[in-house]
Amino acid sequence: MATPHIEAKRGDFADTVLMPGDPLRAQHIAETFLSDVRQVNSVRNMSGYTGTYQGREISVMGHGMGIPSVSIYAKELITDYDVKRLIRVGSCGAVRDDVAVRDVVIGMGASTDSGVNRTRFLGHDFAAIADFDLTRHAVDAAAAQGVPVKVGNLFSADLFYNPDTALIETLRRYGIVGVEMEAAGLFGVAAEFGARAMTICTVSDHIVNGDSLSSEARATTFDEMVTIALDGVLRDDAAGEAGA
Ligand SMILES: O=P(O)(O)O[C@H]1O[C@H](CO)[C@@H](O)[C@H]1O
Ligand SMILES: O=c1cc[nH]c(=O)[nH]1
Repeated sequence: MATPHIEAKRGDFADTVLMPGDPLRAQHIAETFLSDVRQVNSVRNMSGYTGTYQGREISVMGHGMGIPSVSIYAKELITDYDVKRLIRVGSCGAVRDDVAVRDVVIGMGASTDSGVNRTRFLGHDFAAIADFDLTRHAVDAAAAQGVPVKVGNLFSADLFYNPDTALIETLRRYGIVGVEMEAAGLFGVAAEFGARAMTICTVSDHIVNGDSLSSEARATTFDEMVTIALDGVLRDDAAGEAGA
């Protein structure tokens, strides 16, 4: 049964979906990493695909920019397509001196200036956290691949262009590992509807020192991040089958 935003039939999505903001990145991931790929969504050009990675069925679909957009897609994937694991594979900005362009960061949780989790959590402050096992299996996958990752607190900003100049210094002081625009919303949706979620990002720019990634380097680092996400899923499967 289609939703207002997804035309796929029930069963068209795997139980695990990788989600970049950019639908063209979804296409790139599907073409580069998956076998036997079929397109399952094209509504609003928010491309979605299902294929296999090392024999395991995996889907990938864009979620757009910002918490309102990711919240729509994540909710519909969970409630209408029985998706159990949502893994955002995004880009982010760095604010700390020890986080550089091309680094891969994983969110244990995400702070935010968005009000969505207060809306769903009766006005209280919801701690928007990633699924622990999904996260640790991605961290283990990165270690096995020899890719250093920083794991910590993301900041999901409502405004890409924020006029408050004090914000960046505060984010630095509090050790934020990356600034992006969706993780806190994704974690809130997953908690509300009973799915597991995580966010892994490649640093595309440094907000303080002005470094930014060339398109060639972006492609390389991006592929590292996707491999970590996919191998993390295989490890998560294996741990589940082993009863861990
Ligand atoms: O590259 P993606 O995954 O879209 O992530 C980041 O890039 C967009 C802003 O340019 C926001 O969606 C932000 O979260
Ligand atoms: O949301 C984002 C993504 C990349 N870089 C930023 O500064 N913000």
